[in-house]
Amino acid sequence: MSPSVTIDHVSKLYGARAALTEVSLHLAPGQCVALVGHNGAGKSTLIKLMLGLIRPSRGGVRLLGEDPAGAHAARLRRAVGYLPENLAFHPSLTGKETLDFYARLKGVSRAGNAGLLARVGLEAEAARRRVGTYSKGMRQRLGLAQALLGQPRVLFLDEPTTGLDPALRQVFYEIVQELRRAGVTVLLSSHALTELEGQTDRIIVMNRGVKIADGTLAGLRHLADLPVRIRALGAPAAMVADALGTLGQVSTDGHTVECRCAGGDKVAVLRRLTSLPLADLSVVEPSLDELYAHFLRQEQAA
Ligand SMILES: Nc1ncnc2c1ncn2[C@@H]1O[C@H](COP(=O)(O)OP(=O)(O)OP(=O)(O)O)[C@@H](O)[C@H]1O
Repeated sequence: MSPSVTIDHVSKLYGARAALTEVSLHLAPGQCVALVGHNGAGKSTLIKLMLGLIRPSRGGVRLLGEDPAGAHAARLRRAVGYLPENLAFHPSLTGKETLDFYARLKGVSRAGNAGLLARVGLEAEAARRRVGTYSKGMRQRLGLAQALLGQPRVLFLDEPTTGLDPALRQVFYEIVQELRRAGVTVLLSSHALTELEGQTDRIIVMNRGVKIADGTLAGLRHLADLPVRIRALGAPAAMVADALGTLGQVSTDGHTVECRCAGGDKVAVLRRLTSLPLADLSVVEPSLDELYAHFLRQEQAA
């Protein structure tokens, strides 16, 4: 299957400042990819390049096999959805009028707009209200409906869940999963790493314009090889330490015993622990936050 998006050795300079340096990546149909990085890492610049809003200083960008800033840009954009980080709507238009306006701008039919509003959780009553009366969550729902206009094949979501409550975030990710199953490529940038776990197929970590990691969560965990923590309840720390020997380090808060061991020793440690009279056992894999911090440290040390 040919990639939906190809970024080939792309650099983007603003004067002497490099916003992106030699970035290469492919996004496949039906893939949901998270783009993570600190402020200024280059996430928005990358999305703007993929949208054809700016051109690379060096390297090539292809969107659905074509140049997103080329002669067919207008047609190409109809196949793309974009939710910018800060999307401002006109406060005196209703939700429905706003979506109709964006449909006209995009040159797509307005016929499905009521269904689209309902799909993002803006029912008829809400759609008739002026956007000026909307909560942040409602505005973000409207923003997502706007991005979904015309059934895009590629969707770019810049910080889509910032400021949303957990219930709405859940709705949001459910829609993303549906789109993914329908073969849509979804790229979402985020600072909220913890909530991304389990939601995306792949994670791309950016730092100061450079791609420093790219893979599945399991792949990144394997690459980082950070210690795994195993929590045991019901046996004294000394007994656990005895059972583990040199396989892991043991600490306790007086209640739970925590064993830290190398990822490769996890199964051996679990085998030894299960021979003890424990009440409970849980494995805590390195979180995405810890992986992110690890890759940044590694980059800074290089
Ligand atoms: N139009 C511009 N002119 C000059 N510099 C720019 C411009 N756009 C971005 N930059 C610079 O490029 C770098 C990358 O910015 P970018 O907005 O892509 O980062 P980001 O990862 O999206 O950050 P944030 O999470 O804060 O949105 C930053 O150093 C930024 O100051």
